[in-house]
Amino acid sequence: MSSSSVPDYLRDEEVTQATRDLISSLPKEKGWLVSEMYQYQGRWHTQALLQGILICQKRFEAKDSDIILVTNPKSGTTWLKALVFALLNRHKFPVSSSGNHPLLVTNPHLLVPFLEGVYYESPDFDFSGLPSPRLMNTHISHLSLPESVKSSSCKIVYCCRNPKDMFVSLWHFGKKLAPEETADYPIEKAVEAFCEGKLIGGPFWDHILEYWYASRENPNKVLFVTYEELKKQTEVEMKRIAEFLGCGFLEEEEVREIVKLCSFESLSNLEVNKEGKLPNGIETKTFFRKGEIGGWRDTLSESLAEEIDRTIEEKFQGSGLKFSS
Ligand SMILES: Nc1ncnc2c1ncn2[C@@H]1O[C@H](COP(=O)(O)O)[C@@H](OP(=O)(O)O)[C@H]1O
Ligand SMILES: C[C@]12CC[C@@H]3c4ccc(OS(=O)(=O)O)cc4CC[C@H]3[C@@H]1CC[C@@H]2O
Repeated sequence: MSSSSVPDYLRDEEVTQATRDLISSLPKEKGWLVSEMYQYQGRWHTQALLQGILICQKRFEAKDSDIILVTNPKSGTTWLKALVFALLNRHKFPVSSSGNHPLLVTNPHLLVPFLEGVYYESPDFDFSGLPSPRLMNTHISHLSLPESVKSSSCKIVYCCRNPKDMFVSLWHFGKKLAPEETADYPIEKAVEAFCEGKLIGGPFWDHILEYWYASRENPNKVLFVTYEELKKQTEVEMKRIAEFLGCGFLEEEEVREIVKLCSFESLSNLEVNKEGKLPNGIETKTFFRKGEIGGWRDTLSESLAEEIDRTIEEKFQGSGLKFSS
């Protein structure tokens, strides 16, 4: 991260000539936080994250034992990282003797690497050194996943969130990330961009639907969970994740302890998640806001909520996927 307060993923000037060459042929649009975003394989990206995705597609070699957490931004990534990290490491770091659990002193984003972010920051990063099973996360769409992720037996846990809450979370996150750039940007315009699929990683519906269908076609490969179910019945969903990942028998007490350690109240009150920045320049506290279902009501007017609802209705009809709120 440079000395500027602008987080790395919003900066344009550090991409390679190869990325610039590709970018020159891609459709572009003015972004909300960034001056330009580019459409690659159907999705809109900042230059930095696009470069990370390109390198990831080229270099990442999945192993059968890998676990990849996939989300749209602001859909529960931080929480899912914490839960699955604690689950996989429950013998190495028992949560009951939690005085020295890594999650108490380290932000979940530093415990679970963000594939395209790491490849942007360090193109030569060697993931082969990570302990097995390797746990990583990405926002990459199903269509754009590295070939080896699809062809190997690695497992994908996909977490989806009600799009209205996801949008509102992104709206507040963006305002914290780039206060000056977003100051004069009306929420009406952001909702419009969201519904047109023109916010980072968008269209959100394609992202969700691709993983939704992949989970139905191959339930042993892709597990589809929702933020809402995780919130309403965290222990049940944790056990479902554990079973999918082949974690073996889990004591009820173990599950309870993990759920408690990873709760919004617990994580958001830790010093490490209240102070300081990630190496990419994003403040750790920006990943914790309200942590609720249906919080969109405090931010969206009725007509903006209806605009998103219309998009949801149109894009998800016939898919069998319903969002609770
Ligand atoms: N432990 C936790 N439990 C529930 N929600 C959490 C959480 N940690 C973070 N969140 C919420 O998840 C959203 C961030 O998503 P991501 O991790 O994908 O960036 C934020 O939502 P809100 O902005 O609605 O509060 C944040 O508050
Ligand atoms: C991926 C990320 C959450 C989204 C962040 C983001 C959001 C909106 C942006 O502007 S625009 O392209 O839509 O105009 C840009 C960004 C860039 C940083 C993104 C964050 C990095 C890690 C978070 O999970």
